[in-house]
Amino acid sequence: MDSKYASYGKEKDQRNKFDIKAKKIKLSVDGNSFKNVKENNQANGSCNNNTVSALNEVSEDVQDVRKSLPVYIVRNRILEEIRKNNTMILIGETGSGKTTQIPQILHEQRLEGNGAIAVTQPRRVAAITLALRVATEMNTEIGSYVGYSVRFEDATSPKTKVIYLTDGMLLREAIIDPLLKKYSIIILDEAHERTVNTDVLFGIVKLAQKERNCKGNKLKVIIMSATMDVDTFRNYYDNCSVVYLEGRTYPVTIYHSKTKQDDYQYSVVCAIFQLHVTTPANHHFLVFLTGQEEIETVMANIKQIAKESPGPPIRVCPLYAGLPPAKQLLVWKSVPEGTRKIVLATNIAEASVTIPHIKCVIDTGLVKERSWCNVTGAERLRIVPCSQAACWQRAGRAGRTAPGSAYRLYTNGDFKARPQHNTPEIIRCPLAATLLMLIATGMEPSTFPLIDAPSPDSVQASLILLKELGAIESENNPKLTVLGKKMTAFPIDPKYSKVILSAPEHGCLDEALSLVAVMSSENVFHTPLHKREEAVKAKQKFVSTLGDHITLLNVFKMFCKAPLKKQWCKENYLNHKNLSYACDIRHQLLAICQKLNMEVSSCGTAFDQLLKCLLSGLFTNCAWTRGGMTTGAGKYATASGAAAALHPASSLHGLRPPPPAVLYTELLHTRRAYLLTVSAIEPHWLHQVAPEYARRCRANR
Ligand SMILES: Nc1ncnc2c1ncn2[C@@H]1O[C@H](COP(=O)(O)OP(=O)(O)OP(=O)(O)O)[C@@H](O)[C@H]1O
Repeated sequence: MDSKYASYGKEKDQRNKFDIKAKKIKLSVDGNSFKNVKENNQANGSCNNNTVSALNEVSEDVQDVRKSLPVYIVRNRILEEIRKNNTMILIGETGSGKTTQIPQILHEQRLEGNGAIAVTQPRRVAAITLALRVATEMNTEIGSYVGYSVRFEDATSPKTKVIYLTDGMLLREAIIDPLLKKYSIIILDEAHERTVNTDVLFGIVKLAQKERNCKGNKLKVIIMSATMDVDTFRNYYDNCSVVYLEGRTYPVTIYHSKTKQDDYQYSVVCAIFQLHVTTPANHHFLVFLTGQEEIETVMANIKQIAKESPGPPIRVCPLYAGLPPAKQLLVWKSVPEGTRKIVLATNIAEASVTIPHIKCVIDTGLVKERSWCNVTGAERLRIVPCSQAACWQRAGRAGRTAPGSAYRLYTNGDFKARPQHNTPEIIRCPLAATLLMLIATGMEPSTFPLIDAPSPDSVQASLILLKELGAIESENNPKLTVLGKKMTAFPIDPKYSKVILSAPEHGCLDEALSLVAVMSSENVFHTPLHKREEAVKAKQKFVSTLGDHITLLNVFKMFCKAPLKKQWCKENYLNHKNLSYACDIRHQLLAICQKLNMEVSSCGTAFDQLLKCLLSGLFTNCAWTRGGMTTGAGKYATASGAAAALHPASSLHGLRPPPPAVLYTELLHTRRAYLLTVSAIEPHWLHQVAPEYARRCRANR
C-alpha cells in the first residue's frame, strides 16, 4: 500500500469553532452530570457493546441513551423557550438530540394540541430512519403516533402526531393547503443544507404563520441545525430568538491527509484497508463518496482486496439516493459479531442519520452537485468539494453512539480554503419545478420572500421553460394552464410529468409510464468489476440500436414478464431491487393517470413515437454532432455549445456513423463531460415537438 496515504495530520476536534454572532440564549448541559451519564452507560455496556443493533432490533437501553442526550437534559429550559416564542432557532451539536428529542418533548407536553408536529428532512432516508427510531423510543408502531411521509410512501394515519417528512412532501401539502393547517408546530431541520425545497418552505411557513396568527390559529416554527449561518436566518425571521445548546455526546478526532490526494477513489480504498487491519471489527466505517457508479466500483475493489487482506471479515453496504428504500435500510441491519460493516454512502448519510457503531468516517470531501444553464435549461452534474459545514456534518456521523474518528482525504489547508456554508441550491439549480409548485400554491414568484433570491435571469429562464413545457400561460403573467395543473399532480420533475401527459397524443402512455418509472429508479444494470465481460454480454440481449431509453424499456418489459424475477435478474446482471422499485413507481404514476382519466395506449414497437414523446419533456437535453461530424471520440455539442462525449456505457457508443442528433438524460462532468442515457433522434423532431424552444435554441447556437 502506498505510504503517502498513511499520513494524516492529527488535529483537535474543532466542531465548536462556528462563529455565531447573533444574540443568543445559551443552554448548557451540566458537564459533570453529562459525563457521569456517559460513564454509567459505558459501564453498563450500553454504548460499547459488540453487538450491532439494527434499527428495530434494539439491543441498547434506548431510554438510557435518550436521557443522556444534551437536549433531553435541558428539555425544561428548551420547552420554556418554545412556549415563549412563536418562532425559534435552535442550534446544537450534531448528535445532541435535536431531531429525535424535540418533537417528543413537545408531544409529551401535548404542545401540538389538536394539530400535528411536522419535522422536515432534506432526504427520505433520514425521514424514514428518524421516524423508526422515535417510534422505538416512544414504544409505538410506525404510522401510529409517529410516522413518516416521503415521495411514493406515506406511513401516517389520522392519529399520527409526529410526522417526519421530506421538505418536498411538505411543499406538496402546501399546494393543497398553503396555510398547512394540519400542523400546529413545524420544525424545519437541517436548515444549513439550504436545499431549494427547504428555502421555499422557509417562505411558505413564514407566510402561513403570519396569516394564521392573525386568525388566532397559531403556528409555531422551529428552525434547527448544528452549523448554520444564524445571522442570516435571524434577520429573515424578524430577529427571532436563538437558543444555542452547548453540550455534545461523544468526541470525534479529526485527521487530515498531509498531502493532496490525486486519485480519491484509490485513496479511499487505501485508507479503508490501512484502518481495517489496525481497528477492532466492531468499529464500523462510513465512507463518503459522490455517486452510485463510484460506490459500486469501490465496493467491487473492496470485495476483491478483502479476499487477500488480513483483518476481520467485511460486509459492504451501499447507501445512495436512488437505492430502493428497503435496500437503503439494510445499512441499519446487524452484521455477525466479528464482521466489519463498511457503509459506502453519498451525502445522503451526511445529516440527521445515525448508523449505530460507526466509529470511523472516511471522507473524500466531495459531492456531486447539480447546476444548470440559464440559457438552454440543460442541467449538469459536477463533482465539487463540499462546504466546511458539510465536512463537519460528515465527521459528526462518527460520534453518535460512541467516540469516533474522521479521516479526511484532503489537507487541512484544503479544508480551510472551502466556503463555510453550502451555496444555497436555489442560486444554482433549475427552478422550474419549484416555481410550478409556488404558482400552484397561489404565490406570486416575484414577491415571494426568500432568504437568498435567485438571479432574475434564472427565474425568468425557468418561467420561459415552464411556458415552453406548456405549464403556464406566459412567463410575464404566470398562471397555470390546464396542463400545468395536471403536471402538479405528479410527484416528479415537470419535464417528466410533461412526458407522461403528452403520451396519449403519441399513443404511448403504456411505454412512457414504464420509461419514466425506470428512469426514476436507479441504475438497473449490475456490472461487477470481476465479471464485467459477462455483464456486458448479458446486456446485449436488451440493447436497442435506437439507444439507451429503448434498451431500458426492453429490460423493464422483460423484467415484468419474468416469472422468477430475482433469479432472472441474477442471470442477466440486473439490479432486482431497482427494477422492483421502478414497478412500484409505475404503479403510483398509473394511479395518478387513472385519476386524470387518461387512456393507457401502447405504441408497440413504433418507438419513434415514444422518443418524440420523451423529447416533448426533455427538449432541453439535445446534443448534435458538429457539422454532421463528431469531433474526436463520439463528441457532441449540447445546446449551450459545451462539448460532451457519449458515455462508454451507452448503447450508441462506438456506432458508425454516430447519430447526428441525440437526446440525453443527464450531462455528467467528471474529468470529461459525458452524456448519460442517450437515444438517437431525428434533428427535425425538436421543431415538431418543441417549436418555441427550437427557435430560441437556434438563435442561441
Ligand atoms: N437509529 C438510531 N440508532 C441508535 N441511536 C440513535 C439512532 N438515532 C438516534 N440515535 C441516538 O440519538 C442521538 C441523537 O440523534 P439526533 O438525530 O436527535 O441528533 P441531532 O442533534 O438531531 O443530530 P444532527 O444534527 O446530526 O441531525 C444520536 O447521537 C444517537 O446516540
